[in-house]
Amino acid sequence: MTEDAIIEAHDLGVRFAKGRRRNARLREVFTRRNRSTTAAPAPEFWPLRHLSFEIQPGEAVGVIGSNGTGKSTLLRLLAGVLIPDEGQVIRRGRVAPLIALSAGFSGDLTGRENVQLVASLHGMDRKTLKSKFDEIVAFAEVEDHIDTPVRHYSSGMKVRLGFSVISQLEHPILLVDEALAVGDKRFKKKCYKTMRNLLNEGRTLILVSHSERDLTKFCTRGMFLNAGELEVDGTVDDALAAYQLSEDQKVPA
Ligand SMILES: Nc1ncnc2c1ncn2[C@@H]1O[C@H](COP(=O)(O)OP(=O)(O)OP(=O)(O)O)[C@@H](O)[C@H]1O
Repeated sequence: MTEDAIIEAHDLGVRFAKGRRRNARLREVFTRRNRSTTAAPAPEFWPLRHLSFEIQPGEAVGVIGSNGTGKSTLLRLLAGVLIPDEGQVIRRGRVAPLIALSAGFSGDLTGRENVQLVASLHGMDRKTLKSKFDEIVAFAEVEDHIDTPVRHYSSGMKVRLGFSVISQLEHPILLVDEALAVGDKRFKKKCYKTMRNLLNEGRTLILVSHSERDLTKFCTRGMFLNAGELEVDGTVDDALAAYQLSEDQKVPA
């Protein structure tokens, strides 16, 4: 164990029930309350288990693996929005989650209100938000719609605004889940530039991506997740090669 690691994962594991969302919506908790006592328990599985690693401040780690191997689950564990069933995550710094960017917005609130809500939920104080607000709106290119309810936004507008707010947080840990894959080419370029600036400032990045280009562009270390286990923790090239090999083995000759 290194004392100055910004993230430590110790024998991390999470268990889900098959075919059932673990985070049931509040309404479902009430409407299914009585039924659940009679229903047979759903079979459980471990999308991730026995994961241990350390990440040092300023590292840029790319997480790679095929669909359903637990990459997003790992990010949610690192973000602290999912509690592990086994093991422990230690974070020595706050997290700016560039994950499911538009999901945090409330459709009935305007863009302005959503920015205020999301920024304050992530601990940005009023004064800082006031000074950054115009920049956030301009970066997202939603100046003309900032007082329109977000339910009228296109998915691209929501993602742009989400990226714009979260990337203005001054938290040292950045979690990114394919956020860069959305949006048009021009916006993607702006996101790349922001990410590069944040990395140059010394932020720590954990990036989940299927894009070899993004992984090699930003990351200095690669983790290959296979069937819920950390199979390779090395260079980006090592992780990509192991991923490629496992994909090739799946294709019938
Ligand atoms: N809340 C949940 N409840 C139950 N099962 C879940 C939940 N979230 C994810 N899963 C399941 O856990 C496994 C890992 O999912 P996860 O989204 O972490 O994979 P991933 O590697 O990010 O996949 P992709 O590349 O397709 O985004 C999958 O089988 C998924 O269906």
